[in-house]
Amino acid sequence: MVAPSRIFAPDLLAGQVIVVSGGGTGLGRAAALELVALGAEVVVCGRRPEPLEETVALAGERCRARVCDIREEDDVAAFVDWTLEQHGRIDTLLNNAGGQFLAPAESITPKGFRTVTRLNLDGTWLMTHAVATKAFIPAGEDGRARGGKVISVTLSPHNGLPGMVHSSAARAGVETMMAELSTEWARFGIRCNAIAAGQFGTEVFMTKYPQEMVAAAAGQVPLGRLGRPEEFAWLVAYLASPAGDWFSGATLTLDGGRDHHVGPWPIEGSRDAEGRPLQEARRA
Ligand SMILES: CCCCCCC/C=C/C(=O)SCCNC(=O)CCNC(=O)[C@H](O)C(C)(C)COP(=O)(O)OP(=O)(O)OC[C@H]1O[C@@H](n2cnc3c(N)ncnc32)[C@H](O)[C@@H]1OP(=O)(O)O
Ligand SMILES: NC(=O)C1=CN([C@@H]2O[C@H](COP(=O)(O)OP(=O)(O)OC[C@H]3O[C@@H](n4cnc5c(N)ncnc54)[C@H](OP(=O)(O)O)[C@@H]3O)[C@@H](O)[C@H]2O)C=CC1
Repeated sequence: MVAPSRIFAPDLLAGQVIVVSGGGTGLGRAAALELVALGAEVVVCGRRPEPLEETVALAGERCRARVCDIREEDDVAAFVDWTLEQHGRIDTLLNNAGGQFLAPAESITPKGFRTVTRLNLDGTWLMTHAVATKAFIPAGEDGRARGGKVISVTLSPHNGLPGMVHSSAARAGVETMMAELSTEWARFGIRCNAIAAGQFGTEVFMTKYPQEMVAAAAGQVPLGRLGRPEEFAWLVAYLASPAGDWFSGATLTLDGGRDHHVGPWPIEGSRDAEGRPLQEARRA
């Protein structure tokens, strides 16, 4: 049995059907567990069955899973069709599946660049388009488009992460995609937003990258720590709930202030003997 939410009322999302891509691990799993705790029916997907099965085991009977590679059009279509067969509707799509490798721009090959943009930009588009055309745009019983919400994970800082030119470019594309669709698909009652995630201490984040960089990451966050997966999950739940109904076309940056960080503060050479930032003297 999944733990109750620490923030929201237990029936906040009762009756909703929510798809979470990449729901077998990290941020996606945290979101899936919180959404189930709030009464939603959740469907998770990813490439590997084992992590998905673990999420289902943790979440309980209101969570189902199916393997789907978001880069493959046929896979995506079959996944969305299956979800609709199981539940008859989809209310919210969380585009969380994604990732990249860290490498200097000059050493990224055309294939490497394509690999990352195909996953983060094309994959997000395929999922968004399939869910919108199969679940959100078709008319409901009242003859009107059913509508729905798309929440897509992107990346902070927005001025780009060195070593991640492919992902920085792809995530900028996703944010613009959400903004554009918030206008174009408003006529169907579809809300599209992005969550620009700062650095969260998920298992993959902690183990995939060079350890010196992982160790330094919290020091680049003005609030002085990495994000916690449940903090991401709470924002997803909020946006999926009626409280999120007037958000559309927004990028919500969730990063402890990292987007505005230009280096350590106080910077080297501008601290007093106690390490405090220097201050100019008042005019006499
Ligand atoms: C602390 C410092 C970093 C701060 C960053 C914080 C911001 C972001 C954090 C996170 O996102 S944490 C979560 C990350 N999670 C993931 O990345 C999960 C998904 N990732 C993957 O599946 C892979 O990493 C992938 C490379 C994105 C895709 O895997 P796939 O199996 O499709 O590709 P490959 O066959 O492995 O590679 C294809 C192609 O890509 C190039 N390439 C891959 N790895 C590297 C590398 N390490 N260096 C350079 N190039 C790489 C290469 O061209 C590969 O083709 P071949 O050379 O193998 O023919
Ligand atoms: N943690 C962090 O600090 C940050 C994370 N992000 C982004 O947030 C998201 C979640 O990150 P996090 O939980 O840390 O990382 P994880 O690597 O744990 O999550 C990525 C998930 O995406 C799934 N996935 C990857 N490729 C595909 C694919 N082609 N089709 C379907 N599913 C796929 C993976 O499952 P499988 O391998 O089984 O397919 C995995 O469950 C990612 O998009 C990440 O890049 C953004 C900023 C910072």
